Amino acid sequence: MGQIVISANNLTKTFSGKEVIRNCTFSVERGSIYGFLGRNGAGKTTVLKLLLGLLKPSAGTASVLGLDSVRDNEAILRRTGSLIETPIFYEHLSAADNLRLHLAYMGIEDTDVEPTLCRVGLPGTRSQPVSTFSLGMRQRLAIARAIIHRPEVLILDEPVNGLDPVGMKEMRILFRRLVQEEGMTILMSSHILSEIEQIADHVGVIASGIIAREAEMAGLCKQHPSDLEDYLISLIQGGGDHA
Ligand SMILES: Nc1ncnc2c1ncn2[C@@H]1O[C@H](COP(=O)(O)OP(=O)(O)OP(=O)(O)O)[C@@H](O)[C@H]1O
Repeated sequence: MGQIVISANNLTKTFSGKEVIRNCTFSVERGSIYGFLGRNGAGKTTVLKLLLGLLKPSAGTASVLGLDSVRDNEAILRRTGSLIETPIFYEHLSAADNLRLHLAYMGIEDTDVEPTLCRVGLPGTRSQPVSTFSLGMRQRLAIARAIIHRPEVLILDEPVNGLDPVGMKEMRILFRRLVQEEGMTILMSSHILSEIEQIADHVGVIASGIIAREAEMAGLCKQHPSDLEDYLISLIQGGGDHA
């Protein structure tokens, strides 16, 4: 097993007395893509927020790059790129200015934002304000913001939301490159089975706040050559592990 860079240990989160995350334990190896799969409301966003230290666990611990998610959350936010829920931008500013402001906030100077805008398929938007962007353009900009400071880890909540099939494929290729050429580690959530099947090295299925199954994608494909989709659907519906 490779070096673990993200780990959740018996993470539990309760909102107003209701346990929405229960004893979640999983880990992500350096240089891999981990797909976090679950239905709407399963608890994906909550787990990602707990990892980033944006929420405090009711029990259990989490760490990213060896840093504790509660104690060291500022350091984690500096060394990771993230996209959680609907991205918020300075609407009256251009894509480039939004990225420049983000870099300034991160204390990074002298970075040309154009190459990153090209990488996410947003070249030539010049002074166009973000308020005029389509949903797909906003998502591309959010991905640009997550990667522009060259983080070691990316934590992405539904990163292909709002993208058309061309955009989804382009981002899949980009994510693979970031892993293979820049050694990034990616944890991404999705409720889209095919997206996770196509991109993830490992998959973790979450159902009603519980990790129902963790597996290597290649192994799962071998075990379920003709019924992988049905198998994953049974898991995300809370059907338990009957591989
Ligand atoms: N701040 C909060 N207060 C109360 N309940 C919350 C809060 N945040 C999340 N929840 C509840 O926790 C559960 C998990 O929500 P979460 O957003 O993590 O799911 P998800 O898997 O990311 O869903 P989706 O795919 O729809 O984004 C849901 O029942 C949700 O209503």
